[in-house]
Amino acid sequence: MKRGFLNTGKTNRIRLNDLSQGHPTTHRSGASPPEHSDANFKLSSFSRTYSRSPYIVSADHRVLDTTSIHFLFHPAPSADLVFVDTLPNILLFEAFMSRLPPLPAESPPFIIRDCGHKGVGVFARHAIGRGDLIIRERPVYVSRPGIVTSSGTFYESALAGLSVSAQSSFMSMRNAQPPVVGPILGRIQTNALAAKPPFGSEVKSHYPALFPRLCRLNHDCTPNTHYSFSTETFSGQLFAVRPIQVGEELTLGYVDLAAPREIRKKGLRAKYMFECTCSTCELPVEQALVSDIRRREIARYFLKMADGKKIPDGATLGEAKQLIQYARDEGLTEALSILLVSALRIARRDGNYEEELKCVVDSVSCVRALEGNEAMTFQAMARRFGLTPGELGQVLDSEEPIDYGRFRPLLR
Ligand SMILES: C[S@@+](CC[C@H](N)C(=O)[O-])C[C@H]1O[C@@H](n2cnc3c(N)ncnc32)[C@H](O)[C@@H]1O
Repeated sequence: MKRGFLNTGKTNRIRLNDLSQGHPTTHRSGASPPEHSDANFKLSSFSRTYSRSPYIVSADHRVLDTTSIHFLFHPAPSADLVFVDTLPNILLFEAFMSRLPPLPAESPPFIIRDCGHKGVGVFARHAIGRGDLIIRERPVYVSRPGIVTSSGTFYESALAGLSVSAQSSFMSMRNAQPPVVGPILGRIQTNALAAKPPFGSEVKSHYPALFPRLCRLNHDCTPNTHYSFSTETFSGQLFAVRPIQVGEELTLGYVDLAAPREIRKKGLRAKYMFECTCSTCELPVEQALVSDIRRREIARYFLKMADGKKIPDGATLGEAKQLIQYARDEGLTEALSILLVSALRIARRDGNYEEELKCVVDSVSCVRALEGNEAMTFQAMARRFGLTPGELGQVLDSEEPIDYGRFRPLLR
């Protein structure tokens, strides 16, 4: 899952830039957040309380139409989440959030600790199995994509209605951006992961979202975890894509991992201000060249799959299988999953039943690594064979070669 979604949209750019022209005489005393008098951030003089329960504030009372930006602090009065969007979306979101039960308490299998030049990082407290759910967490900050403003007061208002602990949780996140970006936007740019809005919003791209713990994962070009966003629970979730040993650092991929090393490094330098020294980037020259060739070939295939094409023009099963091997060699689980689906379609097209069956089984196994035992296709397969998801996981993760024949009924 790629980070950083702030420069993708065009909406609200001009209107929000207006917000930097503050004007104290327009302040209304009712605009201060309830029960947060000791909060660090204050609402801007242009902000107005739209409603107290739910607690909604307009970012700029001078521009009030369906496209003007509002902040929803959820739940009222002591909010641990702020949602930044237009009023119609805010109202839909509030209705959705109010129906969601709280997430069950989890004792996470990791600790967050200092790890030198990277800042803090996340480390396994005990061994974690492939496909295990490591954490499920609600965001503290979610905003409509495309909001770009240099206004510090806009961002201060966006945090002002959060509880003091949520504000300090936000502010304890790393800011790797130059000082000119500002303390809040700097944290958003350094930490944003992708969230999907939980309703039929007209916005199609992902919403930037910040999570107090998920945002502590450092980058690796061959990451051992996968982040995804669950619309159903409105939470970010992290799964182990391979077994993780106690003490090992949990890592995520911040950039396109199918890109060659120099492109990945350039992207990380530009967006996240660090020099990647992960084990893939530090490979000896010859091995690094091999790695680059494999990733480039995968990227080339993905390019041909643009516009949702599962089978690129002229693709052969041999080519797809070669790339599947490259993805395995490179430890790229998300890419592997996409390639397996493409290969199974090619095998079906060619009437190659045996290969189709292998690809279906491998693809379901891969989906489980990315999305855990709750993945719908994995659950369906377990049901089909009268197994629990745990039992099916054991069959697929066993050291023994998979007996594909046993899954033959899948294709009938
Ligand atoms: C989302 S934060 C990750 C958590 C962060 N280390 C912290 O202390 O909160 C992203 C920032 O962490 C640092 N970082 C992440 N991965 C890194 C890596 N592989 N090497 C060096 N710094 C890294 C960079 O400063 C990056 O901008």
